[in-house]
Amino acid sequence: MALSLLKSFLNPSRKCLATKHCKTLSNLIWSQYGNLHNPMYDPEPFQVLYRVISVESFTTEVVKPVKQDISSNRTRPFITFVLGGPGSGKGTQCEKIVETFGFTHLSAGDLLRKEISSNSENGSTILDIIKEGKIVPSEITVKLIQRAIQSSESYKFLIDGFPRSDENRIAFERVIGMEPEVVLFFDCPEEEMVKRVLSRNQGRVDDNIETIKKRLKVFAGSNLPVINYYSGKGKLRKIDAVGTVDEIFEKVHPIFAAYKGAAS
Ligand SMILES: Nc1ncnc2c1ncn2[C@@H]1O[C@H](COP(=O)(O)OP(=O)(O)OP(=O)(O)O)[C@@H](O)[C@H]1O
Ligand SMILES: Nc1ccn([C@H]2C[C@H](O)[C@@H](COP(=O)(O)O)O2)c(=O)n1
Ligand SMILES: [Mg+2]
Repeated sequence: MALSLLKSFLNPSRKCLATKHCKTLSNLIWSQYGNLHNPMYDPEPFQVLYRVISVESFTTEVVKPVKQDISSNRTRPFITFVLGGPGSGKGTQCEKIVETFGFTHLSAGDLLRKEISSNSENGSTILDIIKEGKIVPSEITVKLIQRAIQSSESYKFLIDGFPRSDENRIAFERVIGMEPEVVLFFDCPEEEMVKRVLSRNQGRVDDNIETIKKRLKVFAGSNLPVINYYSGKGKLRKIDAVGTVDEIFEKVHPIFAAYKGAAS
């Protein structure tokens, strides 16, 4: 049913699709094609598809190649979740992965901090939760991630610091309709994480010893179950996060190099 609707949208006789169709098309693609073939093996077609999702209206010239790509089952974003305790080095390693493999880095914490600084309606709620080292309701965080993915032209994403809980994970699956290909877990002793966070000096409201202790408890209670979940699914890549930044990246590199088409 959804497929025939999608095909009718892609009918070459249409000159242009209205915004409402574009939105429906976007939702359809995300919900119906979440289990398509891995685009990292052939990244080009997805770029075409993604352009279609991200514009408000478009012509059939842009649409045509998408139909071919959908029928050949090669269209969906490549999602990597990047997990680890506070200060384990997630953001630092994400920067290196972006430089080397051209991923788009979406840090859930950064998206939430942007919401605070833009004085959005949820800003003060988010700030209070972050100060307490707790987890922001999934509907807020997933919406921010969804918006960031949909407004990007990229097809490969590092989602850093998410999912922080089973609730986060389930909300992502429900709203985005996809699962990650790979989940990185930076495994770092608490003592080292505390040392790194306390010397970070980025003016974060949660980089103080009281909040760090709470964040470590939340990590053990809520994030470890997510890590175990992905381990059970064979998607987890656990990395010993002790050592220099370059030494750790040497362990990260082969994970992405294994995907043909990732390095550019
Ligand atoms: N391998 C490393 N050795 C020493 N310091 C590091 C290493 N990796 C990162 N750092 C430093 O530790 C601090 C925390 O790193 P980073 O911000 O990448 O952690 P994070 O996992 O993203 O933390 P958070 O969850 O709090 O955002 C930063 O100041 C960073 O420069
Ligand atoms: N999925 C998430 C990610 C982050 N937060 C909040 C709570 C964290 O302590 C804070 C900072 O995140 P970080 O930059 O350390 O990844 O942001 C959340 O509630 N849910
Ligand atoms: Mg970070």
